[in-house]
Amino acid sequence: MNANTQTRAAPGAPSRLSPKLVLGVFLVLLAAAPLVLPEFYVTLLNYVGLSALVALGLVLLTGVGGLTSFGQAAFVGLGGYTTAWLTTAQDLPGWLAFIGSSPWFTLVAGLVITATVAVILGSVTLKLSGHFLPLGTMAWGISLYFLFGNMEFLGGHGGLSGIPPVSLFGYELVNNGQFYYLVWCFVLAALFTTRNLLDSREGRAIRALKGGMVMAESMGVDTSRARMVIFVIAALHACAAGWLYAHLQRFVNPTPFGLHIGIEYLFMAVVGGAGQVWGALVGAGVITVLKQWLQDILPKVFGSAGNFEVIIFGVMMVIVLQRARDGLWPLIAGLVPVREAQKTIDPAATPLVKKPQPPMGETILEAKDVTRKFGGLVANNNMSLSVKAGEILALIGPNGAGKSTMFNQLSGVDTPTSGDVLFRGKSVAGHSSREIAGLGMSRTFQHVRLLPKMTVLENVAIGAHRRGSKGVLPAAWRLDRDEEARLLREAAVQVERVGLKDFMFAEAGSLALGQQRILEIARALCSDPCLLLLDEPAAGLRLKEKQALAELLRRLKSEGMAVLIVEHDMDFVMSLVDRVVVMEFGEKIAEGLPAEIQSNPAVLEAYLGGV
Ligand SMILES: Nc1ncnc2c1ncn2[C@@H]1O[C@H](COP(=O)(O)OP(=O)(O)OP(=O)(O)O)[C@@H](O)[C@H]1O
Repeated sequence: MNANTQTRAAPGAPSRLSPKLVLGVFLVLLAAAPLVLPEFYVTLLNYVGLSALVALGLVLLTGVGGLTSFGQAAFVGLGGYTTAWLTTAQDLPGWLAFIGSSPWFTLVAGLVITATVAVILGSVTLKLSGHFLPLGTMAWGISLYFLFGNMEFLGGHGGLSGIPPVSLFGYELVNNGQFYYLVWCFVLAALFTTRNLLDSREGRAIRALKGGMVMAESMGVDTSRARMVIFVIAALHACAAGWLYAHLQRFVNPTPFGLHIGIEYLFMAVVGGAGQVWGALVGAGVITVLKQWLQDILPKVFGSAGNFEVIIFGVMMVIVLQRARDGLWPLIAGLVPVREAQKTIDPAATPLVKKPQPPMGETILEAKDVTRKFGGLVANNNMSLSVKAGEILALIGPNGAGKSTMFNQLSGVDTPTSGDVLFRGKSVAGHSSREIAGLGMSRTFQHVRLLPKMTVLENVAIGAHRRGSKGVLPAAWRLDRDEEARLLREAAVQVERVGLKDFMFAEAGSLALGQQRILEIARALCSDPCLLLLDEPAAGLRLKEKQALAELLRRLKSEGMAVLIVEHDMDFVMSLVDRVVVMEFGEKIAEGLPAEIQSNPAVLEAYLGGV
């Protein structure tokens, strides 16, 4: 890496405010609020804080991870009822009575119970895709609500009262002003840890979920685990809010834990801006304050009591979805010109360990009689091919010949109906793409699969996922910085290697299509592969970019990389590759050197149309 990329990206315009200054002002205002505001507003801010905790979980789950949940209120209920029951029940067995002796113990108990329930519910519902997942969350949201209302020991629909106050360092937090600081400490801790998590290896894996399972798994991300992680974290946020709620109200009943409140939490996340942690705060603030205000005003306007505010919320949601899909936060952020915090690349970070490359000429990949049938359609019929270290093989054929299907069989995205795929001598047919990625095969996609809002550097760093190991907790508390510096350094090296250095900190979505394809190659290289599968890498590239790409691939080949490319650009292919395999109607019709293929009558007839 040369000196120019060692430090920060270009700093923001000098007229912009420092993020630390803005955060400092926010914290001072937050701390001063209960000292200057009337009691009513302090109470309101307590409820804003509680809702923000739940909405923050939804930012992670829905906004970042793309998993919609209507059932978060039920997890709030779990937190609330756990502490309510344990701290008020009489005649509990000794160990339960011990837990119930302090709200702090019941908080831990609530978190453990919620995590357990979330894992059980998540293992059933998270497998669902599309609209089935939100429907699934509704189902268990309703079930838990009725469970709370029908359990006699939980007080039925009447609820439980007499919940003791929380004590902190010997002081009982009995009024709203005192409780305020506890609520907002929780909110700030949740904001801090969520932001940290998103800015880490685990966070990139979570964000990769939105790029599609196939891409994420091909980059070595365990998508089932990532989905479960955000589901449990969101549930724990909700549980903590429930615990706070119970000790603030000193009373619980099922009403605030029903499905309609779950929908309201989702409202908050979407209205505030589900993709941003600060969006949760904005959404919770806007909806809570508006609800209070509308509940006061609307009955007077309509002349009768009723939940008229829900109608306004519905209209508001439609307007936000139409006019401001990213929610209110980007609009608010636009009013305060804060300098963007830039990532730093530490050139002194220890380079990541590289796998030893196989010796030149070793057979890296071998497909043996691979057949893939889709019902009556045979997309690949007894396809065999092999690629060696230090060799570039092209797989060509007219549209619909079966090339992408073959790529999917080789990379573990799909399983052959019959035949075998050997990677470095080991059978990998039927293995997951994640596992195969770990062995040293990496790929790009015919239809580019990037995270457009993330920088080029971060997109490339997703490729290094399996080369790091730090999990959620170290990431949340910033104990992963050494490893993160190493991962980012590696990503920067790969960005430079493919010639995208000038775009290191640009949003991936702002790049031209050709550059996005190159970015995918950098991401694939970041996983330290010995075989690259490139699906139409030259599509959309200008002549100069194609020349640069060919130069890069030649360099990789000279370093011992095995490369298999699917490509329609014949000039590009014929001047670059060592051998060519030609497919038509799912079968191999020719194999040989480019010059042989160019003069092969069967190929000319079937594919090149006699050119
Ligand atoms: N999941 C699937 N289910 C049913 N048919 C499929 C599936 N995937 C591919 N096919 C069919 O298999 C055949 C081969 O498709 P494939 O995408 O592999 O061709 P290709 O050579 O990559 O084409 P192109 O160059 O246009 O990308 C096509 O007829 C396609 O419709």
